[in-house]
Order: sequence, then C-alpha cells, then structure tokens
Amino acid sequence: MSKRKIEIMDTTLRDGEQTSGVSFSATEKLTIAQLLLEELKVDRIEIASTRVSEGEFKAVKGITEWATKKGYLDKVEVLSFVDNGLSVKWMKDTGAKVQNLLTKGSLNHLTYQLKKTPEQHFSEIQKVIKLAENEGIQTNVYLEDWSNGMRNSQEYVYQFLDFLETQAIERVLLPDTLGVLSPEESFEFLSDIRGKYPKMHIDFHAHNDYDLGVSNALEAVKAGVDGLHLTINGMGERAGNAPLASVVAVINDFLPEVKINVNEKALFKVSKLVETFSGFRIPVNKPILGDNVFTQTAGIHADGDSKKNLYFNDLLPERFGRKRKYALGKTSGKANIQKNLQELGLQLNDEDVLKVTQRIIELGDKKEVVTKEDLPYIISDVLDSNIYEERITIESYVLTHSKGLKPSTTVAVKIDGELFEEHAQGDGQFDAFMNALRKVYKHKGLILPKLTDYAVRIPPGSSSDALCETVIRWQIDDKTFKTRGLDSDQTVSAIKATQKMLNMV
Ligand SMILES: CC(C)C(=O)C(=O)O
Repeated sequence: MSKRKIEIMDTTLRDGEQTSGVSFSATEKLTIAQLLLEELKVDRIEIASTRVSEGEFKAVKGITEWATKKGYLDKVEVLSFVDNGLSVKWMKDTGAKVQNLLTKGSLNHLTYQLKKTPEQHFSEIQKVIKLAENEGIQTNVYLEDWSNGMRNSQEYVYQFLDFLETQAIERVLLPDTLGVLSPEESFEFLSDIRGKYPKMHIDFHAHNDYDLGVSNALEAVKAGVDGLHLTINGMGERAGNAPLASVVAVINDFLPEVKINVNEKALFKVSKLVETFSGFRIPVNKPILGDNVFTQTAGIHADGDSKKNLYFNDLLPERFGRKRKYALGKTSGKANIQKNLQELGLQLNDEDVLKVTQRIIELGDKKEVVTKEDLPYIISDVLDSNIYEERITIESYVLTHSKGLKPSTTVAVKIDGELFEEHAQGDGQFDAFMNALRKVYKHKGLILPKLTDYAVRIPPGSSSDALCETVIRWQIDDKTFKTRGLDSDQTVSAIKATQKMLNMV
C-alpha cells in the first residue's frame, strides 16, 4: 500500500522568531535555513514577514540567493499582507517566490480589526494574488483566527473557502491562531473541510496554548490535511507552535500509513543550533530533545536495561542522534554506576563500586547534581587514587576586571610536567582566561575544543553568596560533551569546568 505524503513546513524563522525576546541575525537565519532543508529535509520553510525591517530584507535576500543556486526557491516562503501590493514589491526585491498571504479567517477579526465586509476583503485579496502572479510569485493563503471562525462564523469561513477555490493559489493555510482547539474539534473541523474541498491543498498550523499542539497536529493528519506547520523546539508566539520533533516522532510511530521526509537523526543537532542562536533554552524534560529524556535515573531501570532492555520504548535515543544516559544521584544504584563506568572505560571491583555508590548517594542527599564527568573525581576522592590522569593542570591565574580597561588574565598551566605562562585580554574575564589558555595550547601545538554553550545557575531563591554552577558544552571534531564547575564565584566555577575539559580530550 502506498503511503500518504504529508508536507512539513517549518516556521521557526517566522513564527518561531515571534517567541518573546528572540531575534535571529541574517547569518543565523541562513545557517538554520540550510540545515532545515539540507539535513533535516523539511519540505518547505517560512523565513520572515515582509516589510519588517532592513535586517529582515537582507536575511530573506541572502536565503533566496542561496536557495536559487540550490534549486530550492519554491520551498522558501514569506508571510505577506493584504496591503495593496507593498508586500509583493518587497518580496520581488528580495527575489523570494512564494508568499503566505495573511487574511482574516473569522468574521470577528474581519469586522472589528479590519472593519471590512467579506466582499471588500475578497476583492482586495484577489488583487494581491493577481499582482503576485504578474511578478511570478506564488500565493498560499493563511486564514488567521480560522479556528475561532469555525466556532463562531462558519458560514463566513465556507464563503471564503468557496472564493479561494476560484483563485490561482497553491495552498490554504488554516491556523489555530490562539491555540484554542481541542483534538476532537481539530479532527471535526478539518474532516469537514477535507470532505467539502477534496482537491484543495490544506495545511494546518497548530499553537500550543493548552499544550495540545502535538495532539491537534495528529488529529489534523488523521482528518486528511496535506501539510503541517511546525517549529524547532516548539518556539513561537506565546506558548509556541507544535514542536517539530515530537510531531515527527508521533507520526512515524502512530500513523504507519503516512510518510514524511524529515530526517529524525538530524533533529537533535538542529535543535541545539537553534537553541544556541535563539538563547531559548530547551526544557530538560522536552520530549526527544531535552537533556533528561533519555536518562534513566532509578537504579531499577538501569538494572532492567541490562536484562533484556526491559525499560526501553520505541523512542530509542539513537533514532534522534542521541545516547541513553544513566543518572547519578541518590536513587541510582550500582547498575547506574556500572553503566557510567563502562562509558568512561573504567573498571572497579565490587567493593569499590559500593563505596563510590555510597558517596554518590550522600551527595544526592545534599541535593548535589552528579554527572558522568564528575565520576573520575569522585572515584579519586573516595578511593584516594588518581584514576583520572591529570596531564594538564591550571596551576595559578590572575583575573583583572576594572572600569574603562579590557579584562585580562595571566594563567600558568602545566602540561605533561612543563609549565607555561601566558597573558591575554578578552571581552570578559572568562573570555580573557580562554584567550590566555589558547596561547598556552599553541606552544604545544594543541587545539582547544570550541565552547558551544555556557549556562550559569544558582539555586532558586538563594542570595548573592550562593554557590554558582556553570555548565559548559564543548565541541571538538564531531564530539560534543559537557563539563560542570561549582564555586561561589561565577568565573571560578567556569574555570573549574574548563579544567575538567582539559583532561577529557
Ligand atoms: C500570523 C499567522 C499566520 C499565525 O501565525 C497564526 O495565525 O497562528
């Protein structure tokens, strides 16, 4: 049986950028667009709204130039407005070829916001579609507030869809603008429209205000839509859009009769890049993507994994380019410790494993977070043996920070017994420290891993003298890893995390 294809349109660069506090630069947009189309293999991307700013103009132009060379121009879409042709002119100047025209999908919006009649609205839309056609620009039509339109002004929605059937457009885009639909309503409304307009290409655009974005997207596919709009990490206006990773996994696992192009293996990489560029952090328990979601914490789970994979489900981390982890804390038993030791390539006898387990439980009781990277240090401490060969040690440093002068650092580092001292400036104390370290590394022809993420936390509700935790993510070649430092001073906690990294590569 041939599978039904569903188009995935990613709108991270348009609706996703409407996440409060987020703004992508033109270069970031181009990098994300390239990953979305070439690695993640979504079918289409929506990259901006017309007439927003000079920066957006440059971003759209950059992406369309790249897309033209690659033959992807018809996959790149821009949100446009019923504005007497101004959006069409803006798009023409950028070289973009597909407009997603924003129109009103409920009588309330039309009457109270635009203060127009349906006839006036349709005639203005028709004019924009024609202008676009003359410029070789294709049109898809968004019916904003469509979901409320179906609840409160169905007659208007169907009048509108009848009108659109007569127009030279490619797709009708139906948004649950305020994220108000239940899964049952999503199915009912979309099945009804599917039945009445069997030939119309229909996309569904879910928002997540009730946390129902994924369920609504699933029901939309069951109702027969042709495409879904999704975002990386569920970014988007207010509570965001339906998250792409979850919807892809749900479709692949629950709807075997449906086919989508998305490459699951690239999901994590793209998600991390978007997290870094946007500064919008992925919650640790976010399905598929969060730091914790492939981590077994309870000892009984780790034990069961070693016996016939008793605690596995279909969401295997490898599918998404990730690995299963075993947490270290007060509920982790010997099995968790053993799994982590195996990962690190370390071997301990049963008695020592017990001692280390005991220490980890004590630390857990004190609310301390223990990671795999901390394990060698704990082992050294508990067993009084230097399990982790510290080839590289930061012997001493001076950090300066003063008004009107650039921060600077002098650092002394021992590598294989040889001492090196270097001085450097930077944009902040830690940056100066890393620059000095880089100079030291040059003496030995070594390369420092790239810092790809830096997160600082203090325990909630604590005061300025509280302990501060810095978690740094590093990348060298294809390998990424994290280290953690803990100190009452923020820069020192980052230096402690760096010291761990030096001996891990
Ligand atoms: C701007 C429109 C298309 C939108 O994102 C929505 O209605 O959800």
